Amino acid sequence: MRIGIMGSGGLGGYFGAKLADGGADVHFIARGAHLEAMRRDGLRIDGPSPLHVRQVQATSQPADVGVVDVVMLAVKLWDTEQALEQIRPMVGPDTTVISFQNGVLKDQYLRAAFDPKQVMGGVGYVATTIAAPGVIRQTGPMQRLLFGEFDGSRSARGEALLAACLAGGIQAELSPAILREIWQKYVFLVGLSGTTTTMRTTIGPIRSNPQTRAFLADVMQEVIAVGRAHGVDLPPDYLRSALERADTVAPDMTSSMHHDLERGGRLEVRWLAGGVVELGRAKGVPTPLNRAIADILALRAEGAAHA
Ligand SMILES: NC(=O)C1=CN([C@@H]2O[C@H](COP(=O)(O)OP(=O)(O)OC[C@H]3O[C@@H](n4cnc5c(N)ncnc54)[C@H](OP(=O)(O)O)[C@@H]3O)[C@@H](O)[C@H]2O)C=CC1
Ligand SMILES: CC(C)(CO)C(=O)C(=O)O
Repeated sequence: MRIGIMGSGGLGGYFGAKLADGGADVHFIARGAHLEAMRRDGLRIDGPSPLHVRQVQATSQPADVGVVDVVMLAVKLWDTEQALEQIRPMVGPDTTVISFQNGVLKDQYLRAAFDPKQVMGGVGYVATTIAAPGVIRQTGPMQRLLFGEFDGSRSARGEALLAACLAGGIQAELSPAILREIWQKYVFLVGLSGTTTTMRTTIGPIRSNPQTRAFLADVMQEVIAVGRAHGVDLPPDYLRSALERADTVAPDMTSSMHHDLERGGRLEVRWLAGGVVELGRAKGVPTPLNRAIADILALRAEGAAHA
């Protein structure tokens, strides 16, 4: 299976390396010092299950790759528009495009750019960041990819991607309810990213302190209310499940948005807590805590240099 990884950082680099390790024909789209290091030294994953793919196919030019079976979109949300233009040479009539980015609006952008039939839904669970050019660091053992057709069917293309993922040791699942999965991840992530980034710490202390734990729960509850108002069939006790997930991840785990804040980079807050505020407003659902998170982080949203 030919797979194009658009954006080879924490998410794309990690899962792309595992796919390549499992024998898939993976083409990484990267840029800058990270691209140079990948070409020179391959791609290394540090963490609980270290991996070094010594020779990777990496380029900044999707046209060099040509048409692939699957494009996995893994750039930060602010880079989406440009990335969707750049991947066009990799997308033929039979290519599937899947975004594993965070948030709930991403697939709208894909459907606007390509034939909606080419778009499958996806969710990625992993805590990774680019530690140095050519090196991805994973915190905690969690790693999971979910993907599926929006109509819930089990397609041949989904099965083929599943087989490639499993061959690489990815905990992958073909989901019959991918929209719900995308929202379930959104609930967890908005809670995790909103708390870890504003409180500037990892999930361990946040979930242990009764006051910050209650804040985390209330942030998640707002997202659940907004999702339900938009017709998403979230399970009745979903808050409990989301908190259980927060309780079982490694205590030193944090969000990719917190990593971005620490390194002075841009933040995805506009699509995370900010997205909840926007979607809540559209349905008249109050979201005061998510608004507070978006407001607190507003000065850093474009990066430390713009504060
Ligand atoms: N990391 C994680 O743990 C997880 C992240 N996510 C989500 O996945 C998405 C990606 O996040 P993450 O992997 O952390 O981000 P990273 O910044 O680590 O990786 C994105 C990479 O894509 C590169 N890139 C962006 N645009 C282009 C382009 N046009 N051509 C070539 N390379 C490009 C970036 O380069 P440059 O640095 O130069 O901008 C960067 O190396 C986000 O939506 C995030 O929320 C989801 C689950 C887990
Ligand atoms: C919550 C987490 C780590 C799970 O994959 C994530 O998606 C992120 O921080 O961006």
